[in-house]
Amino acid sequence: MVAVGFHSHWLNGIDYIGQSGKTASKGAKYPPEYTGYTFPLATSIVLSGQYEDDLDNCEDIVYTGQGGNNLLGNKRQIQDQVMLRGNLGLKNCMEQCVPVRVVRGHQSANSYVGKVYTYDGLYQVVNYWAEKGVSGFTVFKFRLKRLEGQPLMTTNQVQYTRGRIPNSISEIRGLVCVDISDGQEDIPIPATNLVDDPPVAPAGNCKGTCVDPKSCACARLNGSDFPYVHRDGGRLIEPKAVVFECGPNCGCGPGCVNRTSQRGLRYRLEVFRTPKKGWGVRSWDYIPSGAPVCEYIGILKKTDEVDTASENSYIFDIDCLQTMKGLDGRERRLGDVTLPTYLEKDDDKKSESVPEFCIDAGSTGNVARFINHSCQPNLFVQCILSTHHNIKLARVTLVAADNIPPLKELTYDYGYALDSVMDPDGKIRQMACYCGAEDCRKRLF
Ligand SMILES: C[S@@+](CC[C@H](N)C(=O)[O-])C[C@H]1O[C@@H](n2cnc3c(N)ncnc32)[C@H](O)[C@@H]1O
Repeated sequence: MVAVGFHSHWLNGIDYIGQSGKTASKGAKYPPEYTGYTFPLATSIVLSGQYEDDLDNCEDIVYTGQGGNNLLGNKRQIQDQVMLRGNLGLKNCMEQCVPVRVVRGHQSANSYVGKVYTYDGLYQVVNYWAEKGVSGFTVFKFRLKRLEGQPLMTTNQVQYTRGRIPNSISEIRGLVCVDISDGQEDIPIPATNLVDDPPVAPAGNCKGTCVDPKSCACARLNGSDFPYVHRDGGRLIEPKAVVFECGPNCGCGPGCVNRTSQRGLRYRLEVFRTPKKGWGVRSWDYIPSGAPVCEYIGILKKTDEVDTASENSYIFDIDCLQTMKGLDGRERRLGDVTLPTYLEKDDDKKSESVPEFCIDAGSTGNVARFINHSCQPNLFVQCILSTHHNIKLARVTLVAADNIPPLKELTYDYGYALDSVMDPDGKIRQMACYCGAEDCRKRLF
């Protein structure tokens, strides 16, 4: 600032012109525009946090006059200030309505002096007074107000133009993403954000663990929020038409909240024999509402290729699309989910009315295959997309619909419409329900 003539003192925060008590008169050494002004006149002040009593609210400043501090940089006053030089200059500016330039110092690790300075416009001194400062010495206070009609201040967040290209990733300031192409381009494309607080990454694949739904493309598909809360190891906030979780194309790790259903079993489950329903499943642990209990695992098959002649009671139809659209008597799930565009097309009504794929846990499966039906279930079926966005091939996870005490049988609603199951010869099959619920409809199908 000294070099460019913006502020001609190395140490003083107030720059001023003219000698004390002098008034410029025509023909004197002052330029004609100063005629009639009493000197000194302050020309600029630098706010650098040097004084312990400074207050700065950007548009309004309470600035401590100069003098009386120990110049050691520790901001301590050691004697009274006097109304001379810069202090008098500010007072004269107030009395003669002369605006003052304001320069602010900002801490900056990137500057070799540890600070950068910005010019923040013209301010008017509107008031001044003397008071005892924090250290007990008299200090002058000057209240300055930023003049109207000037460009908005942009230096709350100082932005730097660097004269050289960073040598390495670690030198890039405000780095929010090392490579937005996620390795798909030969040359990585880093993203930086020095504006937002906290800084967000551009939309795209997720990095680290997703903490901000705005910067997680998968969370945005869920209606711009994570479907889970962290509590109890991750709980689904509410049943959704479909949950979009982070997957293999995201850069986030297994700890990401938006991978809650992918963490495997968390409760000690037991397969136990029931009196009338064959095997059933219960938990030794308390399961909180919204906790994913287990995924329905088996062999993925086309529904029309399943052998209906064989008695296979471990087929799970992937009917997420039907549930989402409320087709075939299925109760439609609410939720502001962004449907993949192909689901909006209405040209494939037939394939929409019957689930195209199913999970066959008859020969290969996990504990989910032993979970029985109930007309008053304590689990619900949640469709989840993570590795792709084909709803017809969604993963199926069973989630706690309620707080489930230990040793209570785990059940979900199989969702059969009555008289919907037929033998290969077209005869309607029926199965009695022994769920024992108060409002049991007495038939599974
Ligand atoms: C997916 S399996 C469940 C595990 C089965 N209980 C077992 O022993 O392997 C579905 C079969 O369990 C039986 N089941 C499930 N829920 C039932 C219920 N509420 N009432 C009667 N039987 C039921 C039926 O035989 C049904 O076909």
